[in-house]
Amino acid sequence: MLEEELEIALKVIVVGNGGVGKTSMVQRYCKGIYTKDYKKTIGVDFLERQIELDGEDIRIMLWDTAGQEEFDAITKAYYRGAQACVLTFSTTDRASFEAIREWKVKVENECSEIPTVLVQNKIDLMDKAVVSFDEAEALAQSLGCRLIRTSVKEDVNVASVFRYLANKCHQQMKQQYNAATPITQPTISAFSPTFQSKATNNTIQLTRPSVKRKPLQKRCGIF
Ligand SMILES: Nc1nc2c(ncn2[C@@H]2O[C@H](COP(=O)(O)OP(=O)(O)OP(=O)(O)O)[C@@H](O)[C@H]2O)c(=O)[nH]1
Repeated sequence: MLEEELEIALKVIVVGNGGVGKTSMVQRYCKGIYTKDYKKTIGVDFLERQIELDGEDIRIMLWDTAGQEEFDAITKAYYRGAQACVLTFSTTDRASFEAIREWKVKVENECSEIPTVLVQNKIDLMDKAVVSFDEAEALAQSLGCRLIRTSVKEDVNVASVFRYLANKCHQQMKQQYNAATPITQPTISAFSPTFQSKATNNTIQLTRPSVKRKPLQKRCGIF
């Protein structure tokens, strides 16, 4: 593959109990459609969407996993290599809220720590809520991740979930790249006559050599 063809691609997994709206969320985001029929996911489904972030194209590859425990053995094989995760529960399903920690552990067992967002779906059904606002906030805080409330049905906040994760991963990639780029550190010494400092007000500014960098997609893209 030519270097120019490389791009940033993110593997995102969507997990949570059956019926919380994972398939609906992925379909809404990638195809712009919503159906009220429920057809349980068998194993894993895959869809993708391309977005632009800071002037760069990012391909978000969404793995929609089955919520039923019977598929655990199959789905966990698809967790591997995921760079971000959506933990989903439903406003009207208490058990799905209580299962979130377990989902997080399952993901961590395969992927260690990856950018994660907690999604409370079906907020159009707030009048039938079985999880309070505070409980959801407290869970997000204890898991150390952002809580985003969505209604896939009404198309509220769905795009924000994936944009938030893409942004987080993009930032991480940039940091990793910067950390991997060696900075020439001049020796600061009274006996180092060749060292040139930019001294202003007794402050020595160490300047990074101006290296012409390649666009990020060429540096980080692995797909
Ligand atoms: N009211 C409401 N219903 C929703 C919303 N999102 C999804 N649903 C409905 O919830 C049901 C289950 O949605 P799915 O997307 O199939 O759920 P899932 O999490 O993929 O389920 P599994 O495949 O069993 O893991 C469907 O009837 C959807 O139409 C929402 O935001 N509001």
